[in-house]
Amino acid sequence: MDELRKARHSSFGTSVVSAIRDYAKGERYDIKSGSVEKLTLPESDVLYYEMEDGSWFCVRPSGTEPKIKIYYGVTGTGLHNAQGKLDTLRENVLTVVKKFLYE
Ligand SMILES: O=P(O)(O)OC[C@H]1O[C@H](O)[C@H](O)[C@@H](O)[C@@H]1O
Repeated sequence: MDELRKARHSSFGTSVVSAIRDYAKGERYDIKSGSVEKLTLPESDVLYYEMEDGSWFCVRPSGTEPKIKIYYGVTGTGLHNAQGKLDTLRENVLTVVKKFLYE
C-alpha cells in the first residue's frame, strides 16, 4: 500500500487516472491541476482512483487475511460494453499492482 501510495500513478497502462483519494491522509489529489482537497470520511488505509472515463477502482488491505482487495466500478452502454471496460481496467491495474507485490 505504501509503495502504491507513494507512486501516485497517473495511469495504469491505457487506463488514465484523473484523481487519487487517499483516505489514510484524508486527501484527494487531482492529477492534472495538482490541487489537493480534504476528504471528510474517517481515516482508513484505502486508495480510491477516479479514472478519466468515469470508472473507478479502490485498493485496501484485508483486515482478516494477508491480501490486498481491489474493487472496481465501471459504467457502459450495456452489459457487454461494461464487461469489456471492466476487463480492460482490471488487467491494466493488476499488471501494475502485481509488479509491486512480486518484484
Ligand atoms: O475484507 P476483510 O477486511 O478481509 O473482511 C472480510 C469480512 O470480515 C469479517 O467477516 C467482517 O465481519 C466482514 O464484514 C468482512 O467483510
